[in-house]
Amino acid sequence: MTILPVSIPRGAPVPARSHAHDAGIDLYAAKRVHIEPGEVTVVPTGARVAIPAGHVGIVALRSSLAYGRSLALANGIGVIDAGYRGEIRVALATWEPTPELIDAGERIAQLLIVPIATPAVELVEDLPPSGDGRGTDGFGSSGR
Ligand SMILES: O=c1ccn([C@H]2C[C@H](O)[C@@H](COP(=O)(O)OP(=O)(O)OP(=O)(O)O)O2)c(=O)[nH]1
Repeated sequence: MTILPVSIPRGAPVPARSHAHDAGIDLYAAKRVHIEPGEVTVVPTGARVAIPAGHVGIVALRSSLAYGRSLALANGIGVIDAGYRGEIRVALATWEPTPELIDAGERIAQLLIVPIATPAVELVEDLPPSGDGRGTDGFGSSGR
């Protein structure tokens, strides 16, 4: 089993899976914040982690904040490098014209721990054929 060492301020909620089957580890807002329209608000979580080598942390929004709360991650996803030991912060924005309140201790995002390939980059003249029929077509080329 992969172990994720976590450090949090005393008394803060411990990042954990909501359910045993959940892929994501819940991240909590460390303070109450207003997400103002037209701005990116960086929300501290208080959590610091040591992601195992060969893995990356992906910060994803809880879908309930997008659906019903009109919030989005300003950076689409957050990438937490294995070597990063600072606090995980969550960049939030709203597309509604009114501010959205995030309470201290609220679950705002989830951290996925994902194994990654770290290939060296090599410059080539031609790419090897894909062999699976996909080729260069995209953007809906296979129909709906
Ligand atoms: O949503 C995020 C994204 C990143 N980070 C932290 C962890 C990550 O390892 C570090 C750097 O992130 P990234 O590589 O995305 O930032 P950058 O804009 O490329 O800056 P840097 O020059 O620091 O790499 O910031 C967060 O706390 N939350």
